[in-house]
Amino acid sequence: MKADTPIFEARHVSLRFGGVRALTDVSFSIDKGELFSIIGPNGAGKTSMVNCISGRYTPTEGQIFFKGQDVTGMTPNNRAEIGIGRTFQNLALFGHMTVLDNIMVGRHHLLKNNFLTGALYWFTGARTEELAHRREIEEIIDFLDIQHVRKSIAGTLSYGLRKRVELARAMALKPDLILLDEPMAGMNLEEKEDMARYIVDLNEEYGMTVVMIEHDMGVVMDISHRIMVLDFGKKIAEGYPEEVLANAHVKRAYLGEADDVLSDEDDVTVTAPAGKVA
Ligand SMILES: Nc1ncnc2c1ncn2[C@@H]1O[C@H](COP(=O)(O)OP(=O)(O)OP(=O)(O)O)[C@@H](O)[C@H]1O
Repeated sequence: MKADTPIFEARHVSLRFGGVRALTDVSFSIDKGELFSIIGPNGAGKTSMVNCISGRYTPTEGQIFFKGQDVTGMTPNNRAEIGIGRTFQNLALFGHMTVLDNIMVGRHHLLKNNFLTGALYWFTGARTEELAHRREIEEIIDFLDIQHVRKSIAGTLSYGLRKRVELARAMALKPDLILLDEPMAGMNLEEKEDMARYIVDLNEEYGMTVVMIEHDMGVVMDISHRIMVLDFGKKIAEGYPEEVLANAHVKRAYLGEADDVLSDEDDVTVTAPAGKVA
């Protein structure tokens, strides 16, 4: 990958479900190290776009590039192997398993040793590899302050903690790009503040590029480097937080101002609505 190649690029992506146009001709790119948010009212196409990035959906038209490679037809598992990780809007943890086991799930693709070399555990690199592997997991557990629940059954934890465990599991796959689907949904203010700090830190300390869908505009404006706004499946704005906040199309889509009240030249300041906007 050339130094100036964006880590991710969507080119003219459209997605249809029968007669429903979930996405129409959406193009954008993300540079390595960015914290990029996708916002928009309910049904705008945010989750559809994230699913096109993760490989869960294949665009009806257009292409998806990751690290300069065309991954449009690639499965989610193969995308995970080349560095695309994700969390889900609704929790997807194994409720009956411990926190630690939940975090370990899916890590096998990072292990070089297979079951044959595993049989020679003490004589091959398998043991060293497993120790390194556990050290990495413990680092993530420390980073997210979930040491005290590492042996707890995931289903018994508070919602905020479960969201953190889900983030730990996604981080454990060591993705270069991590997709966060409504990481603050259902959280109280304190939990949101904690989560926002973890997201900023995983971006800065772990160097992960972040793509986030989030309805809490306060958080989005606070922590995003750049923002793309979707409305009815189309991109209506993209830019730095202050640009997006001042964009008349965005105000209209979110706040429903009449066209004659605002024009693109208006410099009316809009206070970011608190909580879920749509
Ligand atoms: N699997 C599907 N089958 C049919 N229609 C779908 C499917 N997934 C999404 N859609 C439709 O595509 C459009 C975009 O939905 P999407 O879930 O991507 O929006 P969203 O911005 O994530 O919404 P929300 O904020 O409510 O999660 C909607 O009209 C939705 O009903």
